[in-house]
Amino acid sequence: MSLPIKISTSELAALIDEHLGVKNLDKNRSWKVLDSPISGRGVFASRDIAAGEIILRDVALLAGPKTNDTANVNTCALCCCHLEGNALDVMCKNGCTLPLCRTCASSNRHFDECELLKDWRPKDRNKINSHILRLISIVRCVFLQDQQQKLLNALQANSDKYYMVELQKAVACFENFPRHKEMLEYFYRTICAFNTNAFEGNCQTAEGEIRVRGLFPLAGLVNHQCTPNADHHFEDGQTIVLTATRAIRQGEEIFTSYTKLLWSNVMRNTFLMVTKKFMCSCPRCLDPTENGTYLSALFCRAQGCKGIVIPVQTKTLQPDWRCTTCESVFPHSKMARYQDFALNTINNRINKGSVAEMITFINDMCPRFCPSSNYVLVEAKLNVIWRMSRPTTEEFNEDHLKCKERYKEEIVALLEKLGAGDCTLKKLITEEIL
Ligand SMILES: C[S@@+](CC[C@H](N)C(=O)[O-])C[C@H]1O[C@@H](n2cnc3c(N)ncnc32)[C@H](O)[C@@H]1O
Repeated sequence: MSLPIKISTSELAALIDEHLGVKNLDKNRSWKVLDSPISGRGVFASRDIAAGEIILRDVALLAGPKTNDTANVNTCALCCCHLEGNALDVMCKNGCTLPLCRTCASSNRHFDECELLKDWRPKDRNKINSHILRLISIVRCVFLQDQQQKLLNALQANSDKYYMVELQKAVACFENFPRHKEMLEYFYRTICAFNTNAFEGNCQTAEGEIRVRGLFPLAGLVNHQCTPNADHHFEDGQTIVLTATRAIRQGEEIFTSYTKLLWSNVMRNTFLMVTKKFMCSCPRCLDPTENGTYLSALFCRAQGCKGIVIPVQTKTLQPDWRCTTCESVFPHSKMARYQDFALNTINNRINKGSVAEMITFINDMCPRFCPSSNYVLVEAKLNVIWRMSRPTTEEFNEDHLKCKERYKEEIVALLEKLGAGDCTLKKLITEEIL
C-alpha cells in the first residue's frame, strides 16, 4: 500500500523542473513526466534518443552514506568517503556522534546537522551508531525548503511495518528525539519514500570510492522493467545519470531495472515484491524460458531423467515446475529447496578459496548438481571475472585466462538473448571498467 499523494502529475513535473533548476534543464532535453500505463507516474522520451545517449542527470533531494545495521560505520556522514582510523578518531569532536572526514567535520553543512543531533541527545556518545548514520539521509528532510518538502511529499511512498521499525530504532537512539505526531509522520513518510525510490551504489571520485544512497526525484519516477532501455550510474555523491542502453523512440516509456539483470524470474519478482511491493509483468517475466536463457533451470528430479525443469506459471512467486524432457511436474516447495541448496553450496565457496579453486569447482563440481544456465552459477562466473580483473597477487595460467574469456562470452551471450543492449554490466565485462 502507498501513502496518499495529493498532487497532480503536471504539478509534480513543475516541481521537478524547479528542483533541477535552469542549469540542468537543457533545451534539447529528451524526457518528460507523464502518467504511466504501467504504474502511477513515469518518465517518457520526448524525442528520439540514441543508444548510449545520456537521457537525464538528476540531483539528490536527500542523500547520505550507504550503510547497513552492522557495517560501514567508517564512512563520512557527509561526503561518504572511506575513513581510516578507529571510531573515536573519526567521530565528530562536538558530540553529535557522526563519523566525518576532516574537511566535512569543519564545514558549514555539518554545523546545522551537528547542532540538531546534539539537541536530540544521542544516548551513547562514545560510539558511532550505525542506525544514526543510516538515519542521517532521512534526517536531512528537516532542512528542506517548502518547495522541496512539497516535492518529497509528491513522491510515491510505499508503507510497511518494517519501515515503522526503522523509525522506532532511530527514536531509540536519542533521549530527546522529537515525538510530536506531525514530525514523526514526516519522518515515516520520508523513510517510506526512500525505500520506494532511492538509489544506492558506489562511485569512483578523485578522492577514492564513495558509497552513497540518495533520493533523486526525477530518476525515482522511472518505472521498472526486467529488460530495461536505460541504466544508471552515480556521477558523484549528489548526481545520478541515466543512459539509454538502446535506441528509444519518442513517446516510449523509459525503464531501468530495480534488480540484477541476470537473476531468475522468481528471484527478481521475490525481490521486487519484498522491496518495492509489486510483481513485474514485462515480456521477460511472462516467458517461462526467460528469453531462452533458462536462468531458473534446475535438473529434473524424476528417476533416470537428465532433463531440466523450469517454472511453468508466470505471475506467481510459487510456481509449479515442469521438466522440458519428461514433462514431470514438481511443486515449488521441492524445487525451492533444491535451488536453495545450489545457492548455498555455490555461495559458500565464493571468495573462500583462490580463484583457481573456484574455477575448478565451477567447471568440475557444479555441473553435477546445477545446470550451467542457472543464475547462481552465472553469478559465480561473474565473480571469477571480477576477481581476475582486479589487482591481485594470485597468478593465473593460460587455462585460467581461457576460462575467464569463456565465462565473459557466455555472459555477454546471455545479455544479448535478454536484449539488454549496451547495459553497464556488458560494458563492465567487455571493457573491464572496474
Ligand atoms: C520508484 S517508484 C516509480 C515511480 C512511480 N510509478 C510513481 O508514480 O511515483 C517505484 C514504484 O512504482 C511502481 N512500479 C514501478 N515499476 C513497475 C512495474 N513494472 N509494474 C508495476 N508497478 C511498478 C511500484 O509501485 C513501485 O513501488
